[in-house]
Amino acid sequence: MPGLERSPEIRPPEEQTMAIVRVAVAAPLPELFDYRLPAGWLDCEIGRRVLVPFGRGRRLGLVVDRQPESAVADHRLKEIEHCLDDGPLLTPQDLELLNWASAYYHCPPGEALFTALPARLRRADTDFKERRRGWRIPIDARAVDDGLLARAPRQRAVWSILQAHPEGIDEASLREQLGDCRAALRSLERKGLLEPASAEVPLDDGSPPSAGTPAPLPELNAEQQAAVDRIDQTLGFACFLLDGVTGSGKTEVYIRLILNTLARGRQVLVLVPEIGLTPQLAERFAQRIPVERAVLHSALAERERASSWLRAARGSARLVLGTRSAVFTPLPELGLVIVDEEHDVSFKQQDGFRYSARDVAVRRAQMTDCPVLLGSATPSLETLRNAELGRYRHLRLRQRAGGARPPRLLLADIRSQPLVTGLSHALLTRMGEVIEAGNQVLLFLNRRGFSPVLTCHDCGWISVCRHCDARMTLHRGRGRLVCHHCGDQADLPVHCPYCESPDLRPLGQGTERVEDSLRQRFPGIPLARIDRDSTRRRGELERVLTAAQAGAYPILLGTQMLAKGHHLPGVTLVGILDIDHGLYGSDFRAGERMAQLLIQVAGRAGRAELPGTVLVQTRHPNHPYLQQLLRKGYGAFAAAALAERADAALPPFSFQALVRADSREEQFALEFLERARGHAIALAHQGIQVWGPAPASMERRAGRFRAQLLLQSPERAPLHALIRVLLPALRGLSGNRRLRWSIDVDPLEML
Ligand SMILES: Nc1ncnc2c1ncn2[C@@H]1O[C@H](COP(=O)(O)OP(=O)(O)OP(=O)(O)O)[C@@H](O)[C@H]1O
Ligand SMILES: [Zn+2]
Repeated sequence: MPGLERSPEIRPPEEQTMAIVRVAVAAPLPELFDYRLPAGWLDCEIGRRVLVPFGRGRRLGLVVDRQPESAVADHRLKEIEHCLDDGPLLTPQDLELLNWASAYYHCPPGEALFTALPARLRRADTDFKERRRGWRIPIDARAVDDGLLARAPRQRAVWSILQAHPEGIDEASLREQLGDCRAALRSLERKGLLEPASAEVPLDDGSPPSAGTPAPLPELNAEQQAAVDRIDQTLGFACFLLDGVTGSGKTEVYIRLILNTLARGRQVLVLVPEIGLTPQLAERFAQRIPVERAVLHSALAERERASSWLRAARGSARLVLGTRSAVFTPLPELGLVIVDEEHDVSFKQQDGFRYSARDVAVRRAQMTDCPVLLGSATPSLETLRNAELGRYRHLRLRQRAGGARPPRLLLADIRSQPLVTGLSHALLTRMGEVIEAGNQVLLFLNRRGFSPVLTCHDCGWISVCRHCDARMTLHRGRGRLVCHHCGDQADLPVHCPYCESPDLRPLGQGTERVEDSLRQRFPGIPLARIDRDSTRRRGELERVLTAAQAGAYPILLGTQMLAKGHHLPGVTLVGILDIDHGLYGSDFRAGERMAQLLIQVAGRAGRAELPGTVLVQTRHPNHPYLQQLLRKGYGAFAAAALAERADAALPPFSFQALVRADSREEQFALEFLERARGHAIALAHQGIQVWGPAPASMERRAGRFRAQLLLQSPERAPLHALIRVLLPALRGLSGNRRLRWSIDVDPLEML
């Protein structure tokens, strides 16, 4: 090997055996690449980032293995250009998990690895340091007497800090210490007493959240205590399902387990489905858990996220709370994993590296040999099935905590009833009573915007999207038509674009329209609308929720953002405006989703001393799903739904993977999938079913025609064996550059 011959004297003999590093390059390529260590290098450890020559350019990569030699011919082997980190970013255990996930989800290793890193570390130009705007005292001013500043105390404060930092200090740190000091800085600069400098700041030195003030813990009830005991007694890996009705105090159980795990010197990872849930939970943890915490979600600034990640990886943050991608955070002393609202589909990434954070969490706990807890009031059918099979241990909390009573569910049959923007007389009357009594109402409508379509009353024109098989939603506040599928926007037309009639009318209602109507109906009553449009501004959701929790709004109106996990003690009435589309969805999981959403929204009612009522408006009051949920609850519904899935051999009684394809030209995606089908049938063992290809239910989206091919198997292993041989064949097929395709293992959404 030429690399070795050039510098034989530098390397000790045992190091000479590892001259080749295998690199996962940050690109969606299925293979790993071999590189040579440059002459004179002793090592480049597994888990470090490297810069490597690649094609005509260079790329960032991560060292995943070292080997004595390579199968690649010597003259074709290139050398690593740079090794970026002082030490490994990922440990062999972290890599083992990512390798497993990359193999299980059939995602290229480089793509999986770099998805798991915070964005800051996906770029080559950072080395855990950041250059920031800063200041220092010019050399010729260093001898100046600060008596000069006797009459300017702020300037003097700045000056004395700067004197202690001749190398310069960054402005943000100055402001942290002194508050806003921009004016003082400007004056000092004018006097020639300081000059701009750039300062280097280590990335993981973000101020950690302060330790909590351990507030008194409420005494656990018998069921909660039993759950804590069962989990605490576990040595090593076990997966628990904490199946607790809404308001049963699951979070209290988490807190107790977290404290116990921390006391044993281990770290804890808590996953939540939504960014919106992190501030509330973070706040609850902050009050009760006196330890350094790190929060990780996509709304954080890149710097904060990298800082959280590094503090977790270095072991200084003991408790990590985050959304989906936090499941890959390195935690050297991990002792417990908690997945809250485990049924939530947000745990599944829907593009690129299509992993389920819940399932990866279970696998991670198994690899780490520690317990994992999946919590929900409405467990997914997959998880319930695993509990039934004894793979997961089923723990139940049947009662609401602290004496709160379960909410009363009522159906309001709205067939042939007059509705005011979708609200029945029965609902409006009850709302009036609740507001009168000084309590809160929560209205749930899972549709944002003013109305889902604008139509011409004269010719019947409707506002369709140019790029999708979909209608454009009317957003009156913004004065725009917006497609919720591709994001395309248009000005609100004044005349019908077809017949020029001025009589354009909104059809149906979204949250914006219901808000308008309620403000007229209940003038002067504070109302908060909570959906993606109303909470666009950073910190807005948190602000509204905190105020809502304190009772500031008698009326809360929102989409599913409002449905999940929030504790709103003043809510005594929940109105569910439109659940019917969930009863007849085309996806086989539509019923399960509807039931989960209904029970979760309903669970916001009556969580404190006051009893709660839930009014579900429907045109199908006799629908068996609704009847079952109302009379017997989620458990009975889930048992019946599982029996149906068993009959139909659908998941969790079988395993699926979906090959999706899309193209600008209508035929390419289908043609590709036709050929994929041929390969799949030729390669598959008996028992594997190949369905399709079929166009997606919304065939055209963002200008692309979409179709899919479904692979299904009664066993997991043969399905994965098939995918392993199928993928190389598909890569060979997709010569057409304008075609995009992907594989989705354990798909949650059939599009
Ligand atoms: N043992 C207890 N004694 C008194 N109050 C309790 C107890 N456990 C929990 N609570 C209180 O009950 C309320 C609901 O608890 P929590 O939010 O933990 O429920 P949850 O099961 O997580 O709810 P959900 O699934 O609906 O989000 C909280 O105000 C909590 O402080
Ligand atoms: Zn569109």
